[in-house]
Amino acid sequence: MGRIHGPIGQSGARSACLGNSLHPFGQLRPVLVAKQVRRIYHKGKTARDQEAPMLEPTTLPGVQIITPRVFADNRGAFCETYNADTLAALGIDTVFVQDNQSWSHDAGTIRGLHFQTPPSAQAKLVRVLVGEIWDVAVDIRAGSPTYGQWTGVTLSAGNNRQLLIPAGFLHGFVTRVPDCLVAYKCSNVYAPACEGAVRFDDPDLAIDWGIPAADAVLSDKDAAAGSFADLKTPFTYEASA
Ligand SMILES: Cc1cn([C@H]2C[C@H](O)[C@@H](COP(=O)(O)OP(=O)(O)O[C@H]3O[C@@H](C)C(=O)[C@@H](O)[C@H]3O)O2)c(=O)[nH]c1=O
Repeated sequence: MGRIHGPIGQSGARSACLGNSLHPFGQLRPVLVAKQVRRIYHKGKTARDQEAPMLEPTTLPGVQIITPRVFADNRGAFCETYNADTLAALGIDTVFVQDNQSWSHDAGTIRGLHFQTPPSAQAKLVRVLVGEIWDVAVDIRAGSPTYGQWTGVTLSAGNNRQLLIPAGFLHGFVTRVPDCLVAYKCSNVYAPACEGAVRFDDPDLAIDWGIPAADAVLSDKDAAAGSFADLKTPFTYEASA
């Protein structure tokens, strides 16, 4: 697979970073991070003049965008990235039990499309701490009116958006810039025996990743993932009353 190297993804910077065992999540370039943060919280104004957390639908019912309220002041800004009561008030009562974080050094890195089978199926709440990703969910609930359909949302350190992906969906993302730090909560703990995957460039799914498939930076596992046609989904759609 080809690699895309941005100014930060060059091999010199990367090896310096990987050689530093105190910083396994890498060279996050304080100046660049500071620039991103300032863009969000410019002069005491938030990117959105928003009084309350916001919930937005996507083209896949159940997959939702959550944008927390941001409080900006002369020091910088504050926001609650997760509050169970706030989400419950928005109708989201998912219990999260594991927090994950991944760092991808190159733009064009694709992680996915992944899921865990029951009884370890996972809902996920995804956000970006540094950088920008195109976050993708695919409905794999048998009998769903949107079975096999995908939705994509830009999540960035700049837009504060979080994507809620229920169990019963594949999840994956592509990094749009070098050095992306992604954090997500999961409603079930990691269970390697329950891991499943579908290849990111499956022709039946036809997901627009914004890059040529040949340029994607993949794990060996994702490069060998099976087709959507061969997926025996363990999920069934249950229409809400
Ligand atoms: C997902 C996961 C991986 N690992 C280990 C296994 C492996 O040695 C190493 C890297 O794992 P992976 O290659 O699966 O990492 P990655 O490709 O980033 O997998 C993740 O992709 C995104 C899109 C998701 O939705 C996640 O649920 C997860 O599947 O980390 C854990 O210890 N706990 C975990 O929860």
